[in-house]
Parts: sequence; structure tokens; C-alpha cells
Amino acid sequence: MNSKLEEQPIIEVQNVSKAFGGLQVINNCSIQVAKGSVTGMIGPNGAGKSTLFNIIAGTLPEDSGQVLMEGRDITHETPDQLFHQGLLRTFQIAHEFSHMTALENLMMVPPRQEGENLFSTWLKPSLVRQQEEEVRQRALEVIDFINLGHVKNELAGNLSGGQKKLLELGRTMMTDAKVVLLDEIAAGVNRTLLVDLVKNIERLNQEMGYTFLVIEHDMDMIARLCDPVIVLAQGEVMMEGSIEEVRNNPEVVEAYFGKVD
Ligand SMILES: Nc1ncnc2c1ncn2[C@@H]1O[C@H](COP(=O)(O)OP(=O)(O)OP(=O)(O)O)[C@@H](O)[C@H]1O
Repeated sequence: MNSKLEEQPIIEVQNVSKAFGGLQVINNCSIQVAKGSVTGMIGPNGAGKSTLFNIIAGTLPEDSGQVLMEGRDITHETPDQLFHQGLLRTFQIAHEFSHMTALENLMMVPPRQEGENLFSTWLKPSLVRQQEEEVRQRALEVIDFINLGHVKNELAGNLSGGQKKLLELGRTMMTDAKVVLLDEIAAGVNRTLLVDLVKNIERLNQEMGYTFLVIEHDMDMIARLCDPVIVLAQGEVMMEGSIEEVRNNPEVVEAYFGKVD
């Protein structure tokens, strides 16, 4: 495990349960996400991964249990409150944003906190204009970072599926995120752009200290990015370990492929 990881987990899920009607989807589940890690979450269809994500992200209420961020109870906070604390998840570019350019999509992300003012206000005609310019500069840096500079003036709706995913990741960079939840970001992305996506996640993790919790069906992506990997099955943690440990665990293989006699 990475030596820079600190002891207190950045996210702790403690004994969380959730049922839909009679279906117990999350069953007294506890996980920890180490600060500075790229933690993977895998599991068969219907295991409860997205449900757990939604509970962490504040978009779905739990039936019982707690979610902590840096030791503080965030169980009942709204996505907006969590955003301001640096916990965010990627969303598909919404329909209304598809008519804006890639650059404008980045500029639309509200600032999480006041940016540093490099120039004193009297240098600019108005504070608003100065702030707009700062946001624009930041958006230009981000769009270069994610290698979409060549399509910055293209409408977001015209970007390829993979480029949209990169743009989603870019939107998290417009704020100073601490923890980013990625829900199946590799789905529908071609291999070339997937390499870009992986590189960007690695750079955000290593250079900017982002922690990631990643739900992914793409095992190549999990293998390249994630340590540790948490395996969820029927709303419970089946195991946690390195990708090698996970791949070599007969219980995990059975959960995915059924019992092989
Ligand atoms: N809003 C809901 N109402 C009723 N049942 C739901 C709801 N959301 C999820 N479920 C059910 O809860 C179970 C877990 O779903 P969830 O989406 O969390 O699984 P998952 O592990 O993310 O699956 P997948 O890998 O297929 O996306 C499924 O049986 C699903 O049908």
C-alpha cells in the first residue's frame, strides 16, 4: 500500500443497511476508504454497489448505519453540502449542458471555495469580470490536463462517449475535490480514451491528492488503477484485497460465474 496513505480513513461506512420494499439490498455493510487511495468496488450485477454509492453521495437515505468523512458524521448531509466539503461524484453531462461547449461546461461548475486572487481587484474593471476570467483560466488549464483542448469549443453533445467521460472528470477538477466517486466511468469508452482516463485519474490521485472510490465492471481498469479492491455481493463485503488476491479467491469467482464443479 502507498506509504503516503494516512491512518484515518477519509470515508468510513459503518453498518449501513438499506432495503427496497422487502429486498435487503445493503446488509449491515462497513467499508473504509483510505485517504490517498484509489479504492475499487466490484461485484456481480445487483450486488448493491450503486445503492451504497448513492448513500455515500447523499442522494439516497440509508435505513440504518452511518457514513463518516474524515471522522465526521455526514450521513444526513445533502449532495450540495457534501460538494462543499470536497466529496463529489461524476454525473453524465446533463441534456441541458449538451448545448454548451466543452469549455463552458467546465466553467459552469460552481466554485467550492473562493479562488486565490492573483491580482488585486483594482487591476480589473470589476470583481465579477475578474472572477469570470479566473474561472476561464482554470477551465483552460483543466481542458488541457484532460487532453480535450482541441475540442474545447465543440458542443458537449457532439463529443464522443469517451470524451464526455473525460469532461465529467474535468468537471470534478474545477473544484478542489478531496474524494471523487466514479460510477462505471469506463462504460462505452474506447480503449484509447480509456488510457487517457486512467492516466488522468492517476495524475489527480498522485499530483493533486484526490482519493477515488471507483465502481467498475471493466476489470482491466480496476487492475490498472485500484488498490485495494472491495468485493460486494448481496449487499455485504465479501472480501477486500489487492486485485491479485481478489482474482485468486474462489468465492469471488463463484459469485461472478456461479459454482464450477
Ligand atoms: N430505487 C430502487 N427501488 C427498488 N429496487 C431498487 C432500487 N434501486 C436499486 N434497486 C435494487 O437493488 C438491487 C441492487 O441494485 P444496485 O443498482 O445497487 O446494484 P449494483 O451492484 O450497482 O448493480 P449493477 O452492477 O448491475 O449496476 C437490485 O436488485 C436493484 O433492482
